[in-house]
Amino acid sequence: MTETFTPAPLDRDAVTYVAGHRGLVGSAIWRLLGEQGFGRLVGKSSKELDLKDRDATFEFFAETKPKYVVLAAAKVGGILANNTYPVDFLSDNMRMQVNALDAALANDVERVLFLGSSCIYPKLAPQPIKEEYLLTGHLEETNDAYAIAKIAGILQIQAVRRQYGLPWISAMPTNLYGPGDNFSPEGSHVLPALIRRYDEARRDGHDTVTNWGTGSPRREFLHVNDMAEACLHLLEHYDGPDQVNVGTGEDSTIKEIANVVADVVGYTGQIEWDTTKPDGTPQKLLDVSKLAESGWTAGIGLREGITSTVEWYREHVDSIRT
Ligand SMILES: NC(=O)C1=CN([C@@H]2O[C@H](COP(=O)(O)OP(=O)(O)OC[C@H]3O[C@@H](n4cnc5c(N)ncnc54)[C@H](OP(=O)(O)O)[C@@H]3O)[C@@H](O)[C@H]2O)C=CC1
Ligand SMILES: C[C@H]1O[C@H](OP(=O)(O)OP(=O)(O)OC[C@H]2O[C@@H](n3cnc4c(=O)[nH]c(N)nc43)[C@H](O)[C@@H]2O)[C@@H](O)[C@@H](O)C1=O
Repeated sequence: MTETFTPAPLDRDAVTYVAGHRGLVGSAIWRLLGEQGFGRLVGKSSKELDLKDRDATFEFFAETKPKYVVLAAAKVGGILANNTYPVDFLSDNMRMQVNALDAALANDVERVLFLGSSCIYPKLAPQPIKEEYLLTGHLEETNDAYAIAKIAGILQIQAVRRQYGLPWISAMPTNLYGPGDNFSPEGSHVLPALIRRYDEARRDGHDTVTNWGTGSPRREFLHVNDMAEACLHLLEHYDGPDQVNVGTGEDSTIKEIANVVADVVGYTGQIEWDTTKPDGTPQKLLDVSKLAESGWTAGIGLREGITSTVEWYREHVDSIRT
């Protein structure tokens, strides 16, 4: 990685704002930073601080004066939610990130980590997808609105670097999963959807489940605890304008993933496919060599990660987000 640097170690006693600290990614980062001795973590629920509210956001930054910010607050959803509510995914995300990044700049935040998503890359990008493929082709239609918001976020980080010389950075994770995920049948991503569908079918004795699409698209999945580790690693070791891909470097078809989930959950019935539901992009596999060269690779295997997520789901089934 050309822009690797050795910054001053992060100050564990500095105020660190994790935006979205109750979500899948934010909660994992919060846990990790806590374990790593960050003693002044700040988090606000969306009810306490709506980042779409510019005045409230500026007021919060002026009062709190964070030194570091991880921006893991966003409107997030699976393929159907993205396809059904493009206005919300564009407008809410643009407003949240512009407000948070403007307020961070106005309040001299030293380090910002902005989180985007692998859907920013062209729908038919060569695989595995390198960082430099950004803006080289058309986006996948089911999530173009969300992707444009995320691309604007990357550009804002780059613009702040260029205009103000601040060492702010962006990371682009692949599809994530793990404890604290959204298990809503309509709104979630595929892994939590499959875990819930198969576990309910097993529990209720159903002999058929129906998944979405054809099952042929290929996706790469990263456990959120690995994602949190990668975020801290980048904050400590990376300073460059290019977004950095975060993934495992391995992908599978949705059918293969569905079979692993069925096996782990103990579901033995039929699996059908509803091809009226969208497939999305045919393949999304990140080239993670930049991150690997900087010294970080994923540690949690897919089956191991799915197994612990199923355990988490069963323990929290009465309080999960639906
Ligand atoms: N999940 C995935 O597979 C992937 C996620 N990412 C990226 O990671 C980041 C986090 O995603 P993830 O953790 O999955 O999402 P979640 O939906 O799990 O969490 C989103 C968080 O954002 C907060 N939030 C939403 N709206 C607002 C608002 N108006 N004001 C303040 N906070 C708000 C929520 O707060 P509250 O709970 O209080 O409402 C919640 O904590 C996003 O940038 C996403 O693009 C990237 C690739 C894949
Ligand atoms: C992270 C990423 O997430 C989204 O893009 P996606 O990668 O297509 O993610 P997904 O997890 O929703 O679907 C993956 C595949 O799985 C199939 N599939 C089968 N059965 C279910 C199912 O029950 N639910 C869902 N959601 N998908 C299913 C589905 O048809 C598709 O082929 C965007 O929000 C995008 O903006 C983004 O950033």
